[in-house]
Amino acid sequence: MENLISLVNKIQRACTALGDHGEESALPTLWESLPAIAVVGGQSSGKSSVLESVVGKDFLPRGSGIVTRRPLVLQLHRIDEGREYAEFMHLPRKKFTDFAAVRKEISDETDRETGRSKAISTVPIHLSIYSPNVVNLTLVDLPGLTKVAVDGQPESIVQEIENMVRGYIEKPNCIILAISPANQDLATSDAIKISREVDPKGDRTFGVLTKIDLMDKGTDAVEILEGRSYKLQFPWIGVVNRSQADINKSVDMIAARRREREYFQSTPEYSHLASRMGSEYLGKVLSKHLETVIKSRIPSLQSLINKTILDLEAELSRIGKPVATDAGGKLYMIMEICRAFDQTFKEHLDGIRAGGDKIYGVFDNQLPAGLKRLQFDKHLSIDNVRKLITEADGYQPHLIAPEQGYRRLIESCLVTIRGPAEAAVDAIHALLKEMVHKSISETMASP
Ligand SMILES: Nc1nc2c(ncn2[C@@H]2O[C@H](COP(=O)(O)OP(=O)(O)OP(=O)(O)O)[C@@H](O)[C@H]2O)c(=O)[nH]1
Repeated sequence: MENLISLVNKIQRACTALGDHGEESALPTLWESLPAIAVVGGQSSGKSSVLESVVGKDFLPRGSGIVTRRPLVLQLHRIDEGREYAEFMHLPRKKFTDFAAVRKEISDETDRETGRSKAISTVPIHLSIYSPNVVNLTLVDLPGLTKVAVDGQPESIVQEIENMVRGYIEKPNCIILAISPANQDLATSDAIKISREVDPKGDRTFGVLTKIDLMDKGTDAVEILEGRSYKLQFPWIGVVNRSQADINKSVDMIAARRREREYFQSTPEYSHLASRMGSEYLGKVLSKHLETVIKSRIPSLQSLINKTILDLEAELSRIGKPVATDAGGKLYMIMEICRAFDQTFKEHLDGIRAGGDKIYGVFDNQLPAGLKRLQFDKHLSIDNVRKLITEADGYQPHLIAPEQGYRRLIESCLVTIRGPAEAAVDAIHALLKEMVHKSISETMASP
C-alpha cells in the first residue's frame, strides 16, 4: 500500500512539471483527480506547527504577516534507514540535509515566483522529505486565511487567499485538514467556516484542534474532541504543539512529541482519549485514510489516464510527424516536403490526379466560345481595311506589302480579343490556385 502513495506522489510531480496544478486546462486535469490532503486554517492557528510535528522537523518559514504565499506540496516518504533529507522538485539532484536551508529555499523560491511584493501565487512548490520518522503522506500547505492585508499588500489579497484555498478544497478528491485553535471559540474558526461551505456533511474533513494547552483554566476541549460541539464523520484530533517560547528555546521535535504524549496521558480530562490524540497519531490516521481513498480512486484514475493518452495520441497524429531539431534535419525535411508537393502538383497537371483537365476545358471550350462571340466584321470591312492601310502606309505600288497597315489591323483585332483572353487567364489562375491548395493538403496528409 505504501507504494500507492509514492505512485500518486510521482504523478503529482509529473503534473506540476507539465504545468497542471488544477487550473483551467483544455484537457481534464489529472491533478484534480489525485487525492491530496490540504491544510487549511486561519493565520496563527498552528498550521505550520501541525505540519512540522507530523514531519518531526523544523523546516517551514516563520514570520509575521502572510508567510506562506504559494501552495507547498509536501510529500513525505518513509525510508527504512539512513539520514533524513529533503529535495525540491525545482532543484533536482540537490539533497538538503540541513532543514534550516530547506526553510530558506522555500522563502527564496516563493520570492522567485511572486517577487518580493508579498503577492501570492497558485503555482505550488514541491518538497519531498525522506525520513525514517515519517509516514508516507502528501500534504498541501496553503496560505493562512486572513481578514486584513498587511505590509502594504493590496486589500484583494484577503479574497485571493480565500479563493486559492477554496480552489483546492472544493475538489471532491481533496481531504481537508481543518486547523482550529482551542483557545478561540470554534464558531469563529476560519477553517471550519470554509470547510463547512465545501463539505457540509464533513465527509472529507479532519478537524484538528491546536493550542489545547493554552485554554483558559477551568475549560477543556472534551466536548469538541468527542464530537459533541461540532460533528464530523472522522473523530476530532487534538494536538499540543511547541509554544513560541519552546521554539525560541529550540526544543526539538522529538522531545516535543514526547511531551505532547505525556500531556494527553497525564491530563485527567483527556486521558481516556490519549490513544487517539497527538501529531504522531494524526500522521498515521491521515496516511491510512489517504491509502484508502487512493485505492478507491484507482479505477477512475486509470480510465482518466487512458482517456488522456488517447486524446493526446489523436492530437499528435493530427499534428503530424515529428520535426527534426538540427538545421540539417530541418532542411532535409523541407526539401522532402517540396519534392512531394512538386510531384503531387505535377500529377494534377498531367491528369493523373483530378483538376488538370479543367485547364484544357478553358482552352478548348471557354476561350473559343468567347472569341466566336466577338464582332470582327466592322474591323475587317473593306472600307476600314482601306482606311487603316492608307493612313499607315500612304499610297504605294501594289508590289510592296502594306506592313504598317497590317499591323494596325492586327492590333485593333487583338484589343478586341483582350476580354475573352483575360477571362481565360483568370479562370486558369483560379484552377491553378485550387490545385496548389489541393496539392498542399494531399502532401501533408501523405504518410
Ligand atoms: N502553546 C502552544 N502554542 C502553539 C500551539 N500551536 C501553535 N502554537 C504557537 O502559535 C504560534 C503560531 O503557530 P504557527 O504554527 O506558526 O501558526 P500558523 O497557522 O502556521 O500561522 P501562519 O504561518 O502565520 O499562518 C506559534 O508561536 C506557535 O508556537 C500549541 O498547540 N500550543
